[in-house]
Amino acid sequence: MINVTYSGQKQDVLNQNQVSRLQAIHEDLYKKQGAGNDFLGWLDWPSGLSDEFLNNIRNTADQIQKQADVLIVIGIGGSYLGSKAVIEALKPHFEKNPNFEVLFAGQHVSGAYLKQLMDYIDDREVALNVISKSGTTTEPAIAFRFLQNYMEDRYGEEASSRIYVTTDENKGALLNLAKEKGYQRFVVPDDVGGRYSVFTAVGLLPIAAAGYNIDELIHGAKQAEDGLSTFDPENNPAIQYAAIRHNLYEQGFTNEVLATFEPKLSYVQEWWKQLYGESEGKEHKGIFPVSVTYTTDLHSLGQYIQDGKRDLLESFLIVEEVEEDLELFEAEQNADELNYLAGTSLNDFNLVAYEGTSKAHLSGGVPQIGIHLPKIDEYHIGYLLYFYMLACAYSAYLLDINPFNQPGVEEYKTNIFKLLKKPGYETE
Ligand SMILES: O=P(O)(O)OC[C@H]1O[C@H](O)[C@H](O)[C@@H](O)[C@@H]1O
Repeated sequence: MINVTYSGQKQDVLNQNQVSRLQAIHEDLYKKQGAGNDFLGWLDWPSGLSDEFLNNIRNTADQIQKQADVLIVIGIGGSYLGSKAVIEALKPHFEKNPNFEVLFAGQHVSGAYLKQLMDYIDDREVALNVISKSGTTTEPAIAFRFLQNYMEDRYGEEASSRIYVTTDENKGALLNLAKEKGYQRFVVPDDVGGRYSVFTAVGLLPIAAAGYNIDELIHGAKQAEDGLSTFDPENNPAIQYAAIRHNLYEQGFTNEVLATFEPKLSYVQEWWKQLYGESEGKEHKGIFPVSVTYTTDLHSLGQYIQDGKRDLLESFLIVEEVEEDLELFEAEQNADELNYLAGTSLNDFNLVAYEGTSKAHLSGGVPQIGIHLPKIDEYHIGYLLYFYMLACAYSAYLLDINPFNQPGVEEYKTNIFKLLKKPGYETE
Protein backbone atom coordinates (compact mmCIF):
# COMPACT_ATOMS: atom_id res chain seq x y z
CA MET A 1 0.00 0.00 0.00
CA ILE A 2 2.02 2.95 1.23
CA ASN A 3 5.69 2.40 0.83
CA VAL A 4 8.34 4.38 2.70
CA THR A 5 11.87 4.69 1.36
CA TYR A 6 14.89 6.45 2.78
CA SER A 7 17.92 7.94 1.15
CA GLY A 8 20.49 9.91 3.04
CA GLN A 9 23.71 9.31 4.82
CA LYS A 10 24.23 5.67 5.66
CA GLN A 11 22.98 5.10 9.12
CA ASP A 12 21.48 2.39 11.22
CA VAL A 13 17.87 3.48 10.88
CA LEU A 14 16.68 0.89 13.32
CA ASN A 15 19.29 0.04 15.90
CA GLN A 16 18.43 -2.36 18.69
CA ASN A 17 17.77 0.38 21.25
CA GLN A 18 15.33 2.01 18.95
CA VAL A 19 13.53 -1.24 18.21
CA SER A 20 12.98 -1.80 21.94
CA ARG A 21 11.82 1.77 22.39
CA LEU A 22 9.39 1.44 19.46
CA GLN A 23 8.12 -1.83 20.85
CA ALA A 24 7.35 -0.18 24.19
CA ILE A 25 5.57 2.67 22.38
CA HIS A 26 3.60 0.17 20.33
CA GLU A 27 2.43 -1.56 23.51
CA ASP A 28 1.50 1.71 25.20
CA LEU A 29 -0.38 2.80 22.13
CA TYR A 30 -2.44 -0.34 21.60
CA LYS A 31 -3.02 -0.95 25.29
CA LYS A 32 -4.00 2.71 25.44
CA GLN A 33 -1.75 3.41 28.38
CA GLY A 34 0.67 6.13 27.16
CA ALA A 35 0.54 9.89 27.75
CA GLY A 36 -2.72 11.38 26.50
CA ASN A 37 -4.33 7.92 26.39
CA ASP A 38 -7.79 9.42 26.87
CA PHE A 39 -7.43 10.82 23.33
CA LEU A 40 -6.84 7.56 21.51
CA GLY A 41 -10.36 7.14 20.19
CA TRP A 42 -9.11 7.63 16.61
CA LEU A 43 -6.88 4.53 16.79
CA ASP A 44 -9.67 1.96 16.32
CA TRP A 45 -12.31 4.42 15.14
CA PRO A 46 -12.56 3.26 11.48
CA SER A 47 -13.25 -0.37 12.43
CA GLY A 48 -15.72 0.68 15.12
CA LEU A 49 -17.95 2.73 12.83
CA SER A 50 -21.52 1.43 12.84
CA ASP A 51 -23.85 1.18 9.85
CA GLU A 52 -26.32 3.31 11.79
CA PHE A 53 -23.79 6.12 12.14
CA LEU A 54 -22.74 5.96 8.49
CA ASN A 55 -26.36 5.84 7.30
CA ASN A 56 -27.11 8.91 9.33
CA ILE A 57 -24.17 10.75 7.72
CA ARG A 58 -25.19 9.61 4.21
CA ASN A 59 -28.85 10.50 4.73
CA THR A 60 -28.00 13.93 6.11
CA ALA A 61 -25.61 14.54 3.20
CA ASP A 62 -28.45 13.62 0.78
CA GLN A 63 -30.80 15.94 2.59
CA ILE A 64 -28.25 18.78 2.38
CA GLN A 65 -27.75 18.17 -1.34
CA LYS A 66 -31.52 18.29 -1.86
CA GLN A 67 -32.11 21.46 0.11
CA ALA A 68 -29.01 23.42 -0.96
CA ASP A 69 -26.59 24.22 -3.79
CA VAL A 70 -23.91 25.31 -1.35
CA LEU A 71 -22.85 23.89 1.99
CA ILE A 72 -20.75 26.28 4.04
CA VAL A 73 -18.54 24.45 6.51
CA ILE A 74 -17.61 26.72 9.41
CA GLY A 75 -14.59 25.63 11.41
CA ILE A 76 -10.88 26.13 12.01
CA GLY A 77 -7.86 23.86 12.60
CA GLY A 78 -8.88 20.23 12.97
CA SER A 79 -12.50 21.21 12.47
CA TYR A 80 -11.93 22.05 8.81
CA LEU A 81 -8.56 20.81 7.58
CA GLY A 82 -9.52 17.12 7.33
CA SER A 83 -12.57 17.61 5.13
CA LYS A 84 -10.84 20.36 3.14
CA ALA A 85 -7.84 18.08 2.53
CA VAL A 86 -9.98 15.20 1.29
CA ILE A 87 -12.28 17.35 -0.84
CA GLU A 88 -9.40 19.26 -2.45
CA ALA A 89 -7.58 16.01 -3.22
CA LEU A 90 -10.63 14.51 -4.92
CA LYS A 91 -12.34 17.38 -6.67
CA PRO A 92 -11.55 18.38 -10.24
CA HIS A 93 -9.32 21.41 -10.71
CA PHE A 94 -12.07 23.18 -12.62
CA GLU A 95 -15.79 22.60 -12.61
CA LYS A 96 -18.24 24.40 -14.86
CA ASN A 97 -21.36 25.51 -12.99
CA PRO A 98 -21.13 22.91 -10.24
CA ASN A 99 -24.49 21.54 -9.04
CA PHE A 100 -23.28 21.54 -5.51
CA GLU A 101 -20.35 23.17 -3.75
CA VAL A 102 -18.75 22.93 -0.34
CA LEU A 103 -17.24 26.22 0.78
CA PHE A 104 -15.44 27.06 4.01
CA ALA A 105 -15.69 29.90 6.51
CA GLY A 106 -14.42 30.67 10.01
CA GLN A 107 -10.91 29.44 9.15
CA HIS A 108 -9.70 33.03 9.45
CA VAL A 109 -11.14 36.44 10.31
CA SER A 110 -11.46 38.30 7.03
CA GLY A 111 -14.33 40.73 6.65
CA ALA A 112 -13.80 40.83 2.89
CA TYR A 113 -14.02 37.04 2.65
CA LEU A 114 -17.23 36.80 4.67
CA LYS A 115 -18.85 39.72 2.87
CA GLN A 116 -17.96 38.35 -0.55
CA LEU A 117 -19.10 34.87 0.52
CA MET A 118 -22.51 36.22 1.53
CA ASP A 119 -22.77 38.05 -1.80
CA TYR A 120 -21.73 34.92 -3.69
CA ILE A 121 -24.39 32.70 -2.09
CA ASP A 122 -27.22 35.17 -2.48
CA ASP A 123 -28.75 33.50 -5.52
CA ARG A 124 -28.01 29.97 -4.37
CA GLU A 125 -29.71 27.71 -1.84
CA VAL A 126 -27.60 27.42 1.29
CA ALA A 127 -26.95 25.05 4.20
CA LEU A 128 -24.43 25.43 7.03
CA ASN A 129 -22.40 22.88 8.95
CA VAL A 130 -20.76 24.59 11.89
CA ILE A 131 -18.05 22.49 13.49
CA SER A 132 -16.19 23.06 16.75
CA LYS A 133 -15.11 20.41 19.23
CA SER A 134 -14.86 22.88 22.10
CA GLY A 135 -17.81 24.88 20.86
CA THR A 136 -16.07 28.05 22.01
CA THR A 137 -13.47 28.86 19.33
CA THR A 138 -13.67 32.53 18.41
CA GLU A 139 -13.07 32.53 14.64
CA PRO A 140 -15.83 30.05 13.70
CA ALA A 141 -18.11 31.63 16.30
CA ILE A 142 -17.68 35.02 14.59
CA ALA A 143 -18.34 33.55 11.14
CA PHE A 144 -21.35 31.69 12.47
CA ARG A 145 -22.82 34.80 14.07
CA PHE A 146 -22.83 36.47 10.62
CA LEU A 147 -23.99 33.44 8.69
CA GLN A 148 -26.66 32.43 11.18
CA ASN A 149 -28.01 35.96 10.98
CA TYR A 150 -27.88 35.76 7.19
CA MET A 151 -29.77 32.45 7.22
CA GLU A 152 -32.45 33.72 9.60
CA ASP A 153 -32.96 36.90 7.55
CA ARG A 154 -33.19 34.91 4.40
CA TYR A 155 -35.04 31.75 5.42
CA GLY A 156 -36.85 32.77 8.63
CA GLU A 157 -38.06 29.72 10.58
CA GLU A 158 -36.76 27.38 7.91
CA ALA A 159 -33.17 28.39 8.72
CA SER A 160 -33.00 25.92 11.59
CA SER A 161 -33.55 22.97 9.24
CA ARG A 162 -30.61 24.15 7.11
CA ILE A 163 -28.08 24.43 9.93
CA TYR A 164 -26.14 21.39 11.14
CA VAL A 165 -23.91 21.48 14.18
CA THR A 166 -20.98 19.19 14.96
CA THR A 167 -19.71 19.66 18.51
CA ASP A 168 -19.21 18.10 21.94
CA GLU A 169 -22.06 16.00 23.26
CA ASN A 170 -22.31 17.71 26.63
CA LYS A 171 -20.74 21.13 26.72
CA GLY A 172 -19.86 24.39 24.96
CA ALA A 173 -21.61 27.53 23.77
CA LEU A 174 -22.28 25.98 20.35
CA LEU A 175 -24.10 23.03 21.92
CA ASN A 176 -26.33 25.37 23.93
CA LEU A 177 -27.10 27.37 20.84
CA ALA A 178 -27.87 24.23 18.82
CA LYS A 179 -30.22 22.95 21.50
CA GLU A 180 -31.99 26.27 21.79
CA LYS A 181 -32.54 26.51 18.03
CA GLY A 182 -33.22 22.82 17.47
CA TYR A 183 -30.40 22.32 14.92
CA GLN A 184 -29.57 18.76 13.88
CA ARG A 185 -26.48 17.70 15.82
CA PHE A 186 -23.45 15.48 15.32
CA VAL A 187 -20.99 14.61 18.03
CA VAL A 188 -17.23 15.10 18.16
CA PRO A 189 -16.18 12.18 20.35
CA ASP A 190 -14.53 13.07 23.67
CA ASP A 191 -11.56 10.86 22.99
CA VAL A 192 -10.74 12.20 19.50
CA GLY A 193 -8.89 15.52 19.18
CA GLY A 194 -9.63 17.89 16.30
CA ARG A 195 -6.56 17.02 14.23
CA TYR A 196 -7.37 13.29 14.51
CA SER A 197 -11.07 13.74 13.71
CA VAL A 198 -11.27 13.43 9.92
CA PHE A 199 -13.04 10.04 10.07
CA THR A 200 -15.65 11.26 12.56
CA ALA A 201 -18.69 13.37 11.64
CA VAL A 202 -16.31 16.36 11.60
CA GLY A 203 -14.80 15.17 8.32
CA LEU A 204 -17.38 12.70 7.02
CA LEU A 205 -20.43 14.96 6.79
CA PRO A 206 -18.79 17.65 4.59
CA ILE A 207 -17.01 14.98 2.51
CA ALA A 208 -20.25 13.02 1.94
CA ALA A 209 -22.13 16.25 1.16
CA ALA A 210 -19.46 17.11 -1.41
CA GLY A 211 -20.44 13.85 -3.13
CA TYR A 212 -17.45 11.66 -2.27
CA ASN A 213 -17.62 8.03 -1.26
CA ILE A 214 -17.16 7.89 2.49
CA ASP A 215 -17.42 4.09 2.48
CA GLU A 216 -14.28 3.88 0.37
CA LEU A 217 -12.55 6.50 2.50
CA ILE A 218 -13.34 4.50 5.64
CA HIS A 219 -12.39 1.28 3.88
CA GLY A 220 -8.92 2.74 3.24
CA ALA A 221 -8.63 3.94 6.84
CA LYS A 222 -9.73 0.52 8.10
CA GLN A 223 -7.15 -1.23 5.95
CA ALA A 224 -4.53 1.08 7.41
CA GLU A 225 -5.81 0.51 10.95
CA ASP A 226 -5.53 -3.20 10.40
CA GLY A 227 -2.38 -3.37 8.26
CA LEU A 228 -0.32 -0.91 10.31
CA SER A 229 -1.18 -2.32 13.72
CA THR A 230 1.49 -5.04 13.74
CA PHE A 231 4.82 -4.42 15.36
CA ASP A 232 7.06 -5.03 12.38
CA PRO A 233 9.55 -2.16 12.26
CA GLU A 234 11.20 -3.46 9.09
CA ASN A 235 7.95 -3.41 7.13
CA ASN A 236 5.45 -1.20 8.89
CA PRO A 237 5.63 2.13 7.00
CA ALA A 238 4.14 4.16 9.88
CA ILE A 239 6.85 2.93 12.26
CA GLN A 240 9.52 3.43 9.58
CA TYR A 241 8.47 7.01 8.86
CA ALA A 242 8.40 7.86 12.58
CA ALA A 243 11.74 6.17 13.26
CA ILE A 244 13.56 7.70 10.31
CA ARG A 245 12.40 11.25 11.01
CA HIS A 246 13.24 10.81 14.68
CA ASN A 247 16.78 9.64 13.87
CA LEU A 248 17.22 12.59 11.56
CA TYR A 249 15.88 14.96 14.21
CA GLU A 250 18.45 13.65 16.65
CA GLN A 251 21.15 14.45 14.08
CA GLY A 252 20.00 18.06 13.87
CA PHE A 253 17.50 17.89 11.00
CA THR A 254 14.83 19.83 12.82
CA ASN A 255 12.66 20.95 9.88
CA GLU A 256 10.71 18.62 7.64
CA VAL A 257 9.77 19.81 4.19
CA LEU A 258 6.85 17.79 2.86
CA ALA A 259 7.15 18.00 -0.91
CA THR A 260 4.67 16.88 -3.52
CA PHE A 261 4.36 17.24 -7.28
CA GLU A 262 0.57 16.97 -7.02
CA PRO A 263 -1.20 20.30 -6.48
CA LYS A 264 -4.36 18.50 -5.36
CA LEU A 265 -2.52 17.43 -2.22
CA SER A 266 -1.82 20.94 -0.99
CA TYR A 267 -4.47 20.73 1.74
CA VAL A 268 -3.26 17.28 2.74
CA GLN A 269 -0.01 19.14 3.40
CA GLU A 270 -1.86 21.78 5.45
CA TRP A 271 -3.62 19.05 7.42
CA TRP A 272 -0.28 17.29 7.98
CA LYS A 273 1.27 20.53 9.25
CA GLN A 274 -1.37 20.92 11.94
CA LEU A 275 -1.16 17.24 12.83
CA TYR A 276 2.60 17.18 13.29
CA GLY A 277 3.09 20.77 14.45
CA GLU A 278 0.51 20.61 17.23
CA SER A 279 1.30 17.05 18.20
CA GLU A 280 5.08 17.37 18.46
CA GLY A 281 5.95 21.02 18.97
CA LYS A 282 6.14 21.07 22.75
CA GLU A 283 8.66 21.41 25.56
CA HIS A 284 11.02 23.12 23.10
CA LYS A 285 11.18 19.96 21.02
CA GLY A 286 9.79 18.72 17.73
CA ILE A 287 10.37 18.88 14.00
CA PHE A 288 8.97 22.04 12.40
CA PRO A 289 6.69 20.97 9.53
CA VAL A 290 6.72 22.96 6.31
CA SER A 291 5.48 22.13 2.84
CA VAL A 292 6.28 22.81 -0.78
CA THR A 293 4.58 22.03 -4.07
CA TYR A 294 6.92 21.17 -6.92
CA THR A 295 7.85 22.13 -9.43
CA THR A 296 6.30 25.52 -8.44
CA ASP A 297 8.44 25.94 -5.34
CA LEU A 298 11.62 24.80 -7.05
CA HIS A 299 11.47 28.28 -8.51
CA SER A 300 11.25 29.90 -5.08
CA LEU A 301 12.19 27.81 -2.03
CA GLY A 302 14.29 25.39 -4.06
CA GLN A 303 17.33 27.60 -3.62
CA TYR A 304 17.07 27.43 0.17
CA ILE A 305 16.47 23.72 0.22
CA GLN A 306 19.49 23.11 -2.01
CA ASP A 307 21.85 25.53 -0.34
CA GLY A 308 20.50 27.12 2.83
CA LYS A 309 20.95 26.14 6.47
CA ARG A 310 21.43 22.38 6.71
CA ASP A 311 18.73 21.49 9.20
CA LEU A 312 16.18 20.29 6.63
CA LEU A 313 14.93 16.86 5.87
CA GLU A 314 12.66 16.39 2.91
CA SER A 315 9.80 13.93 2.63
CA PHE A 316 8.46 13.43 -0.87
CA LEU A 317 4.82 12.41 -1.08
CA ILE A 318 4.78 10.74 -4.48
CA VAL A 319 1.61 9.65 -6.29
CA GLU A 320 2.40 6.61 -8.45
CA GLU A 321 -0.52 6.72 -10.87
CA VAL A 322 -1.92 10.01 -12.13
CA GLU A 323 -5.60 10.43 -13.01
CA GLU A 324 -5.06 12.22 -16.33
CA ASP A 325 -2.09 13.23 -18.41
CA LEU A 326 -0.98 15.02 -21.53
CA GLU A 327 1.83 14.11 -23.92
CA LEU A 328 4.11 16.65 -25.52
CA PHE A 329 4.08 16.61 -29.31
CA GLU A 330 6.40 17.67 -32.05
CA ALA A 331 5.75 21.20 -33.34
CA GLU A 332 6.55 22.18 -36.89
CA GLN A 333 8.21 25.36 -35.72
CA ASN A 334 10.41 24.45 -32.83
CA ALA A 335 10.55 28.07 -31.68
CA ASP A 336 10.09 27.12 -28.02
CA GLU A 337 12.83 24.49 -28.45
CA LEU A 338 10.72 21.83 -26.81
CA ASN A 339 10.72 19.26 -29.63
CA TYR A 340 13.21 17.20 -27.66
CA LEU A 341 10.31 16.48 -25.27
CA ALA A 342 7.99 15.06 -27.96
CA GLY A 343 6.48 11.83 -26.65
CA THR A 344 7.16 12.75 -23.03
CA SER A 345 4.08 13.01 -20.86
CA LEU A 346 3.74 15.70 -18.21
CA ASN A 347 3.84 13.01 -15.58
CA ASP A 348 7.05 11.63 -17.13
CA PHE A 349 8.39 15.15 -16.80
CA ASN A 350 7.43 15.25 -13.11
CA LEU A 351 9.02 11.86 -12.48
CA VAL A 352 12.24 13.11 -14.02
CA ALA A 353 11.93 16.31 -12.01
CA TYR A 354 11.53 14.17 -8.88
CA GLU A 355 14.64 12.17 -9.68
CA GLY A 356 16.67 15.26 -10.55
CA THR A 357 15.49 17.23 -7.51
CA SER A 358 15.95 14.33 -5.16
CA LYS A 359 19.55 13.78 -6.35
CA ALA A 360 20.37 17.48 -6.22
CA HIS A 361 18.96 17.96 -2.70
CA LEU A 362 20.62 14.79 -1.49
CA SER A 363 23.99 15.94 -2.73
CA GLY A 364 23.24 19.30 -1.09
CA GLY A 365 22.99 17.50 2.26
CA VAL A 366 19.23 17.08 2.60
CA PRO A 367 18.28 13.55 3.72
CA GLN A 368 15.12 12.22 2.15
CA ILE A 369 12.13 10.11 2.92
CA GLY A 370 9.90 8.92 0.06
CA ILE A 371 6.25 8.18 0.79
CA HIS A 372 4.73 6.45 -2.19
CA LEU A 373 0.96 6.57 -2.60
CA PRO A 374 -0.44 4.36 -5.39
CA LYS A 375 -3.10 6.88 -6.48
CA ILE A 376 -5.46 9.60 -5.37
CA ASP A 377 -8.93 8.30 -4.64
CA GLU A 378 -11.09 7.95 -1.55
CA TYR A 379 -9.59 4.61 -0.56
CA HIS A 380 -5.97 5.68 -0.81
CA ILE A 381 -6.53 9.08 0.83
CA GLY A 382 -8.28 7.30 3.73
CA TYR A 383 -5.26 5.03 4.05
CA LEU A 384 -2.80 7.91 3.82
CA LEU A 385 -4.45 10.05 6.50
CA TYR A 386 -4.64 7.16 8.95
CA PHE A 387 -0.99 6.34 8.19
CA TYR A 388 0.08 9.91 9.01
CA MET A 389 -1.94 9.97 12.26
CA LEU A 390 -0.49 6.71 13.47
CA ALA A 391 3.08 7.66 12.53
CA CYS A 392 2.59 10.97 14.32
CA ALA A 393 1.71 9.21 17.56
CA TYR A 394 4.87 7.05 17.34
CA SER A 395 6.95 10.06 16.42
CA ALA A 396 5.73 12.23 19.33
CA TYR A 397 6.17 9.37 21.79
CA LEU A 398 9.75 8.95 20.55
CA LEU A 399 10.28 12.53 21.74
CA ASP A 400 8.58 11.74 25.06
CA ILE A 401 5.82 14.14 24.15
CA ASN A 402 2.08 13.73 24.67
CA PRO A 403 0.84 13.83 21.03
CA PHE A 404 -2.73 14.73 21.90
CA ASN A 405 -2.72 18.07 23.70
CA GLN A 406 -1.81 21.59 22.53
CA PRO A 407 -1.11 23.64 25.66
CA GLY A 408 0.91 26.19 23.67
CA VAL A 409 -2.04 27.60 21.75
CA GLU A 410 -3.57 29.12 24.89
CA GLU A 411 -1.13 31.98 25.44
CA TYR A 412 -1.90 34.01 22.34
CA LYS A 413 -5.62 33.36 22.82
CA THR A 414 -5.51 34.74 26.35
CA ASN A 415 -3.70 37.83 25.09
CA ILE A 416 -6.31 38.41 22.40
CA PHE A 417 -9.13 38.03 24.94
CA LYS A 418 -7.43 40.47 27.33
CA LEU A 419 -6.90 43.00 24.55
CA LEU A 420 -10.53 42.66 23.49
CA LYS A 421 -11.72 42.81 27.12
CA LYS A 422 -13.66 39.57 26.89
CA PRO A 423 -15.74 39.21 30.07
CA GLY A 424 -13.60 37.40 32.61
CA TYR A 425 -10.35 38.71 31.14
CA GLU A 426 -10.72 42.49 31.70
CA THR A 427 -8.87 42.69 34.97
CA GLU A 428 -6.02 40.31 34.17
O1 LIG B 1 -12.79 22.39 17.08
P1 LIG B 1 -12.42 23.56 17.90
O2 LIG B 1 -12.63 23.31 19.37
O3 LIG B 1 -13.16 24.80 17.44
O4 LIG B 1 -10.90 23.84 17.72
C1 LIG B 1 -10.33 24.23 16.51
C2 LIG B 1 -8.83 24.30 16.63
O5 LIG B 1 -8.45 25.36 17.47
C3 LIG B 1 -7.58 25.23 18.53
O6 LIG B 1 -7.01 26.42 18.89
C4 LIG B 1 -6.57 24.11 18.49
O7 LIG B 1 -5.24 24.55 18.52
C5 LIG B 1 -6.76 23.15 17.38
O8 LIG B 1 -6.21 21.92 17.74
C6 LIG B 1 -8.22 22.97 17.02
O9 LIG B 1 -8.35 22.05 15.97
